[in-house]
Amino acid sequence: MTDKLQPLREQIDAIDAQILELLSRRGKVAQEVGHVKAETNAPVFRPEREAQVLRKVADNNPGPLKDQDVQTIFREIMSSCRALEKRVTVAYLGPTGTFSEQAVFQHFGSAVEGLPCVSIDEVFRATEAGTADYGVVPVENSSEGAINRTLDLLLGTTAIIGGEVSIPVHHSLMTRTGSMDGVTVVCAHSQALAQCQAWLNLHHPNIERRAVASNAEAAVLASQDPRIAAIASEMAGEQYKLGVVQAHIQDDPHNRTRFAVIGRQAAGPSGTDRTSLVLAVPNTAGAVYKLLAPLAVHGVSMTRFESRPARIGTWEYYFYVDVEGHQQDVAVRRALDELKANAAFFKILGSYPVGL
Ligand SMILES: O=C(O)C(=O)C[C@]1(C(=O)O)C=C[C@@H](O)C=C1
Repeated sequence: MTDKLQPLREQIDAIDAQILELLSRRGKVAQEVGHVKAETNAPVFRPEREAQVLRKVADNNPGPLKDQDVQTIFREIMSSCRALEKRVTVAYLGPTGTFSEQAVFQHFGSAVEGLPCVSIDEVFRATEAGTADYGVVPVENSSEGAINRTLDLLLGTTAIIGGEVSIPVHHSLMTRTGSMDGVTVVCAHSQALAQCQAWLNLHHPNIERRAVASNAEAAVLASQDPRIAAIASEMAGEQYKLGVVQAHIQDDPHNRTRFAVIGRQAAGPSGTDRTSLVLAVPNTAGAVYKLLAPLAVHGVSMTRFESRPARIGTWEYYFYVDVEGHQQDVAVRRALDELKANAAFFKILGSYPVGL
């Protein structure tokens, strides 16, 4: 076997040397880009450029590596090159080990500074104030729907949505010992408890369910008390040294959460973009229908429509609308101008590359 392996490994060594040489050259060019940007105080992170690079990599991928895998590699390459220009700080709903943290790495790669925050409100504050360059906040879950706190905060924030990232959300039931002996309480974030309710009803109908601030906090509690089980990601379980009682207990095996990336700079057009906005109309018959008509007129597709009761003031509902395209695209621009003219409230939350 060694006889056959040896020449193949020599080939791999020679290829690795070339990869390393190319990575080094790429890093040096990124440093030059960094100097050019520094002269004009331009932002280091360019989501539209990164999205284009990742799409091109998938389009040109000759195989045998999977598109998704080469994209992961290139995301890391860009993350490291970006860090040579500046290591960006990204706020997220902590503590470490949450799905929000996973979303941060999925979007920015691992060469970033994570800033765990105690609440979604805090993520917005850190981003607005500049304590963090960007924030990652959950927007919707495929089983449970909208994350209302995020929608409410988007209404009043000065931050702009500059990206989206969607990750699979798999929950595991975990304890210190890996067994349910002596366990009296299951702790998790309320969303996670809701996403696992059918499974819990079937397997542990009599154990108390307690909502806590995050799944990672549940993991911390379980690591300190053998009577507590946590529902959290296996990543959080590993971090807090928990044993898995049962993996993948979420009721929907395809459960996903979509996050928005917020920041202080707008993303430019990448070619495949989405625009998020919030609207309100006076409460009259057919008002919503009339309001949205310009989208159809200009051939702009709506990909999401969500309503939230207005908690203060004159209007009954705010409508959170996502449309295909960038606000700089002519058709989108025209449709939005007409929407704005007819709306009692109108705010563009941001245009950004469609997530991979
Ligand atoms: O093209 C740029 O503006 C770069 O800074 C280079 C680069 C890259 O490594 O490809 C790095 C960071 C940006 O977010 C986009 C791309």
